[in-house]
This record gives sequence, C-alpha cells and structure tokens, in this order.
Amino acid sequence: MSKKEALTIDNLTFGYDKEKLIYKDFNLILNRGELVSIVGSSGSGKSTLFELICKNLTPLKGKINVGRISSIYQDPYNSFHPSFTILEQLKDVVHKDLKVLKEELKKRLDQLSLDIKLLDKKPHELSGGQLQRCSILRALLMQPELLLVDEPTSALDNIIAVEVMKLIIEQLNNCAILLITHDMTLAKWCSDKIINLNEI
Ligand SMILES: Nc1ncnc2c1ncn2[C@@H]1O[C@H](COP(=O)(O)OP(=O)(O)OP(=O)(O)O)[C@@H](O)[C@H]1O
Repeated sequence: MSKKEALTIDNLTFGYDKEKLIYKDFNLILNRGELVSIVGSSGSGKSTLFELICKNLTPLKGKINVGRISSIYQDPYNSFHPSFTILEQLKDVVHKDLKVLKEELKKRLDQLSLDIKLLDKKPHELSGGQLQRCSILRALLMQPELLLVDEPTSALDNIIAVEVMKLIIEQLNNCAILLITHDMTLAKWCSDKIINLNEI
C-alpha cells in the first residue's frame, strides 16, 4: 500500500453463506483526501463491508489493507461506555495531557454546537444528537487515516446535520472517508465517487 492510499481492497469475496456471495472479486482503492459513498438497498451489504474493513469478519478470498481507522456509527449509545464521563472517554482515546486536550476541544465544541459542560456528563445524560456529536468529536480527535461513517446525521436536525458533515469533510486533508448513506442528495454533494452495491 502506497503512502497516499488509506484503504485497498483486492478481489474481495465474501458471503455469510458461501453459496450466497455478497461480494465477488470486489476492488476498491481509497486515497487520503478522498470521500467515497456506499449506497444500496437494505441488505445489499453496506454494514458487512465495514465489518470486513474492521476485521470483525474474514474474507473468503482477497485482501484488505488499511491504516488507522476510526468510526462514527448511527447509534452513539453503543459506542460509549455508560459508566464514564465523555471527557474521560475522550482522554482515553487521544492520549493527551488534559490541558492540551481542553484547548483543542474549545475550538471543536463550537463547531459541533456542543456545550463544554456536557463533557462532564455520562452518555445517558445526553440526547441522541448530543452524543452523536460527541462521537464525531472523538473520531476527529483520533486523527485516523480512514474514517468510517455510517449514516452519521440520522439523529441530528437538518441544520446541525449539514454543519456536522462539513466538519467531517474538513478532515479530508488528512484522511480518507468511507460513508454509508441512504441519502443520495448528500452522497452527490460530498463524494468523489459513489459505489452502488446494487450494481456491483
Ligand atoms: N451476522 C449475519 N449472519 C448472516 N447473515 C447476515 C449477517 N449480517 C447480515 N447478514 C445478511 O447479509 C446481507 C447484507 O447485510 P448488511 O447488514 O451488510 O446490509 P446493509 O446494506 O447494511 O443493510 P441496511 O441498509 O438495512 O443496514 C443481508 O442479506 C443480511 O440479512
């Protein structure tokens, strides 16, 4: 994998049932700075692709090479530990001195319309939208090479959703983004390339 590549998928073949393949000799190269959207009807294999990239599933054939990944999922309650505050959990993934982290956070909190006081709360004390913005914040602080984004704005209202997508896209200087979405307007607006799994 060259330095500019964040993800390479070579001849991926996979099906939960070997007789019923979801991917057959599927190829994808995603370079840093690119955003590729994955669209397709329900059950077409969008989440399965993320599971394969995260190595939670093993290909039947083919190879996936990937650098440091962070993910933003639809349901943020599953991605935070219920017993710790948001700040404690951000500190754990970022490995930065608290003072340095707080300086960096000040800049990002405004962009995400998040009040600093929320950081001292535990996940269940936040609304779904607030917690989703915290999961976006955490993913961005991790400085991944590949950002996996699954319907990130479904829990947000429209105005915040556009701001949040803009903030995610600003990360393109440093990393590649693979976006799962049902929203074709959003995909057309932000993607370098759209892969329709109904057509592979
Ligand atoms: N753990 C599993 N075991 C067996 N089959 C599965 C498993 N997970 C998903 N599938 C099947 O694999 C296919 C692809 O599922 P996947 O969840 O990747 O689709 P999707 O495109 O993400 O769907 P949606 O848009 O509804 O979230 C579906 O037919 C699904 O029923």
